[in-house]
Amino acid sequence: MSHSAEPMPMTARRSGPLSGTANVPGDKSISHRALILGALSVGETHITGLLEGQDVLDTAKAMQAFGATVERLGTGEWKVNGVGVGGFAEPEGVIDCGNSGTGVRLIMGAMATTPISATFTGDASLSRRPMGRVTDPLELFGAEITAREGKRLPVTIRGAADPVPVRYKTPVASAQIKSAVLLAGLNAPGETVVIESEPTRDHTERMLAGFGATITTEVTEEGRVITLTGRPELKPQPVAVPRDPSSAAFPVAAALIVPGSEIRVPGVSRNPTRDGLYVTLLEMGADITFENPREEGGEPVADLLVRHSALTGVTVPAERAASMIDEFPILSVVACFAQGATVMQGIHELRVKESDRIDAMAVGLRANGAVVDDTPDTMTVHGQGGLPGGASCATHLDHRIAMSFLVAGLASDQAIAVDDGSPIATSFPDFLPLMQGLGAVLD
Ligand SMILES: O=C(O)C1=C[C@@H](OP(=O)(O)O)[C@@H](O)[C@H](O)C1
Ligand SMILES: C=C(OP(=O)(O)O)C(=O)O
Repeated sequence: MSHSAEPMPMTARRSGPLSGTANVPGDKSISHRALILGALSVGETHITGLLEGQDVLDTAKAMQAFGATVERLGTGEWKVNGVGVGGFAEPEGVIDCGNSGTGVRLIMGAMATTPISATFTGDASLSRRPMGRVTDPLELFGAEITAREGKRLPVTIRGAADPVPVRYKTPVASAQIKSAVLLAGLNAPGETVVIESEPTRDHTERMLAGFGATITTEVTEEGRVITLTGRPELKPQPVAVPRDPSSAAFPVAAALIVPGSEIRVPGVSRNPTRDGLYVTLLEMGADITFENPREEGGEPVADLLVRHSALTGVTVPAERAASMIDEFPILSVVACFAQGATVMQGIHELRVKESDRIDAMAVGLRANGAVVDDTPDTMTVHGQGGLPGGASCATHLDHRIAMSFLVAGLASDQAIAVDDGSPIATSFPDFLPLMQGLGAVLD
């Protein structure tokens, strides 16, 4: 669904100590993949803990449009009756992926080797984002693709009738490119190979293996070489979606910067390919304990205990960027409350997310009294152990920008407002009540 809601201004004010338990929603990346692999399996996939954010709901609708039966059984509990690899039907209407880069790029991959046509659109934010990074490799399989100028949405794909397998080295570290190629490879004969020089989130590989595909990952001099054998019969699996470390980042950051806070965030995924923010926060001196480590639904998870902390700025090396790619906006907020410079390196990909996240954060933080430098590929926040606040920030249809500034306002001297909090519903629909439940002064 394209973003059509009225802008929703929101304001965060300096709050007393945060306390209690933050039950953050299910992981967005895993939720998309559970629906897509469920739709490509023969039989019924049962999903619990699914994120019911707009991005994922748009993927559920798309899977129905391609012929799968998708049904909501209760909160976070869904079942998908799939059509099998190569079984997608041609959708009647346009596939509107709303705000979701993951949704549109993975679904394009999943249909590109089936002889059907589909047209993809999205909201104003998604329509600005580059799609050539996915359509280029999909053409190598034999798909015919037309796009708007600059390889932007709308994109129309005529899937390959006679697909050939592909060996593809991703030009940027991107799990969405990797996943699109692997999903296309499912319906190509022989072996499809993706090579990535930097490791990115590996949920697609884990879940494909769980659904019975033959997939291997080898670490070589070139990087990670992932090999998928095409045309498997995917077998439905129960999927228990762990809680999203990218969503957990917001209450965790709030507890770290609001004096006197102590909160718990149970059942958060600790997949090493998603763990960069937590590694960084510990280096900064954050008081975070990872309790009860265990495995749930094929992913490592733990319960987080987080206390307000005195923090010091650090340098985040470029090679860590992929493992915390969505967490730089909230890290830049935490960095304002640390002493000294936090330098974020190798983060050019932030410029092509839902917004230019380097620019959105630098502009909004400066308006609120922070000292921030940015280059095409880096951002440096000169932490002063606090933030004056007092300004309103533009969110540019970007959920993570909205939540980051609202968290900042819970600990800044003056209130911080955002022009539009409605995009938060794409990934964290219960953000407002959850944060209010911890004691955040937010409306
Ligand atoms: O594969 C995924 O689920 C995602 C991959 C990342 O994007 P890129 O692949 O563009 O880095 C990330 O930013 C996005 O939120 C989710
Ligand atoms: C970049 C993000 O998502 P997507 O690419 O799926 O729009 C995100 O959730 O921060």
